[in-house]
Amino acid sequence: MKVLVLNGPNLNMLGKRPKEHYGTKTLDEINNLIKDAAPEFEFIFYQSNYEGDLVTKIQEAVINNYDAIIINPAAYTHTSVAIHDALEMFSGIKIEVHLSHVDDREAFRRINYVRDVCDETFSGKLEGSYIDAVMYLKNRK
Ligand SMILES: O=C1C[C@@](O)(C(=O)O)C[C@@H](O)[C@@H]1O
Repeated sequence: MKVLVLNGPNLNMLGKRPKEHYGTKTLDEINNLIKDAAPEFEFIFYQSNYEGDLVTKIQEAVINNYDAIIINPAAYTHTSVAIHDALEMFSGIKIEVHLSHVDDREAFRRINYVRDVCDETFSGKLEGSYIDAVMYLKNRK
């Protein structure tokens, strides 16, 4: 299974962000946990602070027929029609992930442009949300 793991703005700074929401692990540490959870999968890891870069990566997943996308769009979750539209094109499995409980925080974080084009959401379990996404893929395989 070929899986794109896409992370949006400021997630390259994990380890320095508020620990009560995002925990203490760096993005590299989380990516290693993901690899360890499913050594049989082929993961493509990508992080960007730019909306268009994330859209381009999703388009690559469409063109190259990847099997799944695990995406934490970070702040773009709450603003990006472009990421919504790109995900809509992808016919594989799409999983939205958040470290924090996005629905239990500020009202603006309850605005969500990606959920309705994803198959499943895991949030509020820190790095465990990503691992839950990998387990979901293992069970669907
Ligand atoms: O940067 C982020 C990270 C986040 O997606 C999370 O993983 O909890 C939640 C978003 O609201 C926030 O902008």
